[in-house]
Amino acid sequence: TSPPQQDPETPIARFQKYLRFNTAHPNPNYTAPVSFLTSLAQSLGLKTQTLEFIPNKPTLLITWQGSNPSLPSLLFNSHLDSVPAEPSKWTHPPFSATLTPEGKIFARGAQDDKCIAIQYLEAIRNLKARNFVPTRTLHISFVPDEEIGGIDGADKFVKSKEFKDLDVGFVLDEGQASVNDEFRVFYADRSPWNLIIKAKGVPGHGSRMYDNGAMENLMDSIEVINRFRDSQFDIVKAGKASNSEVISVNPVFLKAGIPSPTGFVMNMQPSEAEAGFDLRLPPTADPDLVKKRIAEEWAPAVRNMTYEIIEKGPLRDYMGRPLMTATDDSNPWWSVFKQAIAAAGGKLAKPEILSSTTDARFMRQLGIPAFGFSPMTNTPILLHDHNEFLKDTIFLKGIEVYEHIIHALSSFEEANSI
Ligand code: MET
Ligand SMILES: [Zn+2]
Ligand SMILES: [Zn+2]
Repeated sequence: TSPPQQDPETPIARFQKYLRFNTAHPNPNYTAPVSFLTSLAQSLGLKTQTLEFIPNKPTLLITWQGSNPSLPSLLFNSHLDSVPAEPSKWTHPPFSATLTPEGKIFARGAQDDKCIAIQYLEAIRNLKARNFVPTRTLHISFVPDEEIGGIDGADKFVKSKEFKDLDVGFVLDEGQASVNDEFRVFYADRSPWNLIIKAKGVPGHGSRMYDNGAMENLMDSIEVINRFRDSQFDIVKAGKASNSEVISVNPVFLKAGIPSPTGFVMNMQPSEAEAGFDLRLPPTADPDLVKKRIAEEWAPAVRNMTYEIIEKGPLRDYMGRPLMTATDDSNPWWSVFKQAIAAAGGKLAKPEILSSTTDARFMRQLGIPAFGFSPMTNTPILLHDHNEFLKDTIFLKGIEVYEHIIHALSSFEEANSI
């Protein structure tokens, strides 16, 4: 006997369908999910437009026209792509979107960030069913390549004429799950740098002890970097700052050794070795001081080290200010957002800096206020982890939360000039 068929015409079924597209890097399928979302939006009577700033990297833009299009619009963003998954380490295949009897939906992207994509559209569906008409226009963007830095995605989009023409006044983008019953909201991200350090050194017989080998030089650097990592982590452990308020530096690859058909040559010391690090800088950090530290302590030329820093996106806005959205009276959107969460029966945690990074930084760079928000309370934080899941009840509650948010933000008329 076959398992009972699920009704395909439910928000959960639509979420599962979206989760089943394999959008993992390095070869994300963008075509199929974009056509799925396009049909979904069109079935709701929304305008759709596919922009392609880079071939085969589509940005889908969906528009719900407001009754007063002269007001700056709202933009709700999400990314189409996902990080890879290791299927053998999962209890359910990562692109199966298996719904368990406890209501857990397992999929890569369930939290990051395919939930919000469908929730945006389901919220619009419900508001339309109640004949709600927004005053401000609401745009929804689905962008490619967020997980690899957004250079061919959100960065191109925000710098386009099409984006300028949207006259965006306020942005919502993805956030992160909350382990308790408070919704989390993020007013800034940490900025990512990729750091690659390379050591050169004296090659030689594997049996010899000598100074200035490439491995020794690299390992000395790793020790220095690790001490800095500990100093930052100690601040967090002592409760003096949160994870996202310090500089993180984590090794992500090591590359060295002389390959042989069976692995590595074991009796030769290599002349080159390298290591890669994921670095995240809070908006309060001074990037020049970090660069100085890298040059003088982490990869000094005196130890035969070279380095490369790949800055993944902006650190400052067009006025030279750190990329932070105000969460006080200077930002009228803040109180509207807060009230919407309260109207949805939700509690809001103290606004935070996100410890990871989102496309919102590209919008903040233009001076547009942007919050990170994914309505997932009482949910373990599983983004980029094995067995990522979201509970059906949490997903459905999120739709309701967005109904309140869209209702409040799109009806808000005072912030005319922003
Ligand atoms: C490297 S840009 C950001 C990619 C991803 N969202 C992360 O935080 O890791
Ligand atoms: Zn994400
Ligand atoms: Zn991610």
